[in-house]
Amino acid sequence: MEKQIILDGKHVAKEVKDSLKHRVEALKEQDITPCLATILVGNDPSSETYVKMKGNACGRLGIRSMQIHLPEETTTDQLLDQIIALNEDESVHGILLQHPVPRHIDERLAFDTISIEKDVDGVTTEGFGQTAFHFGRFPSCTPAAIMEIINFYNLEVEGKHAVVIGRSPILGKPVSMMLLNRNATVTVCHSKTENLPQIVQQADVIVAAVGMPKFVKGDWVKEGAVILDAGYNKGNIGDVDYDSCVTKASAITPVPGGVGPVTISMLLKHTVLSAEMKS
Ligand SMILES: Nc1nc(=O)c2c([nH]1)NC[C@@H]1CN(c3ccc(C(=O)N[C@@H](CCC(=O)O)C(=O)O)cc3)C=[N+]21
Repeated sequence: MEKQIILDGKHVAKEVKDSLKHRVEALKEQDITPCLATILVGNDPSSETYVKMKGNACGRLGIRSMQIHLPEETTTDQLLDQIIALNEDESVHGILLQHPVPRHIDERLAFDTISIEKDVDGVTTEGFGQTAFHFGRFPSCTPAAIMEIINFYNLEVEGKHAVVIGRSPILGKPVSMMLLNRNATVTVCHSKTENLPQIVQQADVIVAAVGMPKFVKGDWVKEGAVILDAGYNKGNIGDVDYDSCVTKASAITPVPGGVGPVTISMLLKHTVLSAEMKS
């Protein structure tokens, strides 16, 4: 096989974060400290870890993080009140409601209560519409991370067949739109898709966003395909069976160290951008 690239998400994330440092400093000279508010509802240990990681990443860049932790039994109305208070708080530039919320909460309504100016995580219906129509400031962070990796490594997308596995509102669906906007031919697969392996075998670019550990197998992968693994299953296991896929791919993201770190850097970038819009 021709040379192969392991797509280094940690390196891409570092480049993004380094490019934000002087922008944060410039804001501080105007007495503006970019601020991200995170809301975590309930006590899912991996969600707690992710929120903590996001807070730490903010801290290292000089972005203020306001971490709000609500109990499992929080009602939809109580959550909406919290979001509304953050919408009205002038010192807050971005709001992230950690997904998933407990089942009794209307997550879509909660996401859509976040004001579009502060939707740095790209979860609102309006934000999705903007992304789909190829404008707007803040695409969802994991899809933005996938596109950032594609851009950083100059991976070819135009005219290529991209197969996205998964159609979730903040991952599979928006990344499909973003690939379409880059002139890929996009196939979106999901739990009802028939003959999935045969479809994936036709892909030049594979985006795995299923939420099932090691779901994509090496024998589904065309020789030379580019593989982007957006999976974050328990134990830091991706949606791609790396060992069987790595021998086929021309480029592949590992887990950990692939899409995940870039996702966080996109969140920081959007928060800084949101603060700049107010300066
Ligand atoms: N509203 C919302 N927005 C999100 O963007 C969002 C969310 N909810 N819910 C959960 C998923 C998951 N997610 C990850 C971010 C970083 C890593 C990451 O950096 N992982 C490291 C390893 C993690 C570790 O060291 O423990 C890596 O892949 O190298 C993973 C997963 C964002 N998500």
